[in-house]
Amino acid sequence: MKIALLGYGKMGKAIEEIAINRGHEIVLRVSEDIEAYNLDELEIDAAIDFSIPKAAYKNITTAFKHKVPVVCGTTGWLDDYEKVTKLCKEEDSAFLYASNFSLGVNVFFELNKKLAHMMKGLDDYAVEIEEIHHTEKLDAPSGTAISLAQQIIAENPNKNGWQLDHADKDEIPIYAKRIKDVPGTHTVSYESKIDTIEIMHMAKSRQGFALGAVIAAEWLKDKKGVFTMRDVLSSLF
Ligand SMILES: NC(=O)c1ccc[n+]([C@@H]2O[C@H](COP(=O)([O-])OP(=O)(O)OC[C@H]3O[C@@H](n4cnc5c(N)ncnc54)[C@H](O)[C@@H]3O)[C@@H](O)[C@H]2O)c1
Ligand SMILES: O=C(O)C1=N[C@H](C(=O)O)CCC1
Repeated sequence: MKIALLGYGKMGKAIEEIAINRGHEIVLRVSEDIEAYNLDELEIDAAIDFSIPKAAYKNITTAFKHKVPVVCGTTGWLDDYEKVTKLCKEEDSAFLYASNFSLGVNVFFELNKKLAHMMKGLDDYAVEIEEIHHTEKLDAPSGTAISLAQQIIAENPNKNGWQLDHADKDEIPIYAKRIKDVPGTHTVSYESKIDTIEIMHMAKSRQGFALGAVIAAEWLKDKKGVFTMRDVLSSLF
């Protein structure tokens, strides 16, 4: 496949290495305003966006206009998600966003949903989420922590939202910590006076995120519509 990297930072470089090892060609590396690049002559099969929150919307929608399918891992731009999916359908293009592309986190998501379902009637337990990432991360809380909160809210009628650092009784608190070089650690805890139940995922490197993004791009090629990582991994879950 011919791949365009929209964002060529820590993740862009990790994706490049894995994509080349899997036989793909990187035909474009975008590091600034996408309008500075010519997308038309490159016959791009898929774009993979790991850029910055304020660039993601323009990158994604520009790719759609050039009939290029987009895999997006950039977090912190989701206020525009509905607009993006509408435009994807209007342009007859293809789009796949995941807050976290690693297989391990996608297994963790399924565990989180199952645990939330089991805990929803147990009022003695208070739920909270903690995420830890490297100090260069621009957004807080992480996209993954938001996904975890949304999964719990979908299962538990007593929870209506989440908040960073504190929460009302009907909300889930998310605590975001920044520590040098941490690739990404997420913990969901249920605490009562008697005990604590915890599930945790700790990434050891960026390799899992990058591999998942390349697999998603391979899967998305020649498809039309809006998809999630659950579609890619449907044979597993
Ligand atoms: N979904 C996942 O699995 C996953 C995993 C890791 C990181 N992320 C997310 O991916 C994003 C990138 O993470 P990173 O660690 O590579 O960050 P990074 O800061 O290392 O890289 C971002 C790059 O984007 C570039 N950039 C700036 N403006 C741009 C523009 N207009 N168009 C394209 N690129 C532009 C910057 O020059 C920088 O090199 C973040 O939002 C992060 O939260 C998601
Ligand atoms: O390094 C980052 O930034 C990460 N961002 C994603 C998030 O916000 O959940 C995934 C984990 C790494």
